[in-house]
Amino acid sequence: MSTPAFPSVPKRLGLYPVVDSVEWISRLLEAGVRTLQLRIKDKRDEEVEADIAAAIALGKRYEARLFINDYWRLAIKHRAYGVHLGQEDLDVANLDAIRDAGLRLGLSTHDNMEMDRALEARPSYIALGHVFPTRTKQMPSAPQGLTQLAAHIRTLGDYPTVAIGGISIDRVPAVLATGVGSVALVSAITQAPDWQAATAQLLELVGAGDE
Ligand SMILES: Cc1ncc(COP(=O)(O)OP(=O)(O)O)c(N)n1
Ligand SMILES: Cc1ncsc1CCOP(=O)(O)O
Ligand SMILES: [Mg+2]
Repeated sequence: MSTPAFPSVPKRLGLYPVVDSVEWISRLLEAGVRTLQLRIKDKRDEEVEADIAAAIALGKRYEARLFINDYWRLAIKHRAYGVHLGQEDLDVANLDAIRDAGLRLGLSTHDNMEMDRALEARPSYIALGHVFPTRTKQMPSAPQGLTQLAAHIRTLGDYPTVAIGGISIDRVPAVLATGVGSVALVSAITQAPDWQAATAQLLELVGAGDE
């Protein structure tokens, strides 16, 4: 029998900030963001559970698409909209449990091989990165660049896609020109001199995603 698919998401998830606190989640929801991710790294479940639960509750209040990075058990427990996982997580996470609980799944990919592996899981979206050099996360591979990104988007056809890595406001138009459905970013918002102005500009450029 073939692998069942994860629940679908809109093809265009729009602007997709990835942030590390409930405070950021709250600010961005209030600013009109409708797709976002809580990405807290390397803590024990007990240390992050309260924040994850609070972020999920906020996401529901705003009817937003909140993905929880890494902590898939807590995401299931608190009924998140979705989970984002990396390739290494595929070896250990219980994808059946995530799917059976009705959560959406986003998977990271960096090349053709990882895309093939990710597609086997039939996730809700495929993330492609890193597009440009980034200071936010140490990457073992080279940036894929716009040409490679565009080729991957073409291969994926109608699959919902997300681009991530080193995407500044100036680079957004070129990233969107590849046909990608969503632009994920960290520092372009969290390190901006004026995050509200940056978020407003990004929402104008990328949109908040389809319903
Ligand atoms: C939208 C999106 N794309 C890629 C990533 C990276 O996820 P992962 O490979 O699991 O690495 P960490 O974020 O856990 O360091 C992401 N978080 N979001
Ligand atoms: C989490 C993650 N995964 C691939 S690149 C990246 C960091 C993106 O951060 P920035 O938008 O600041 O380059
Ligand atoms: Mg991860």
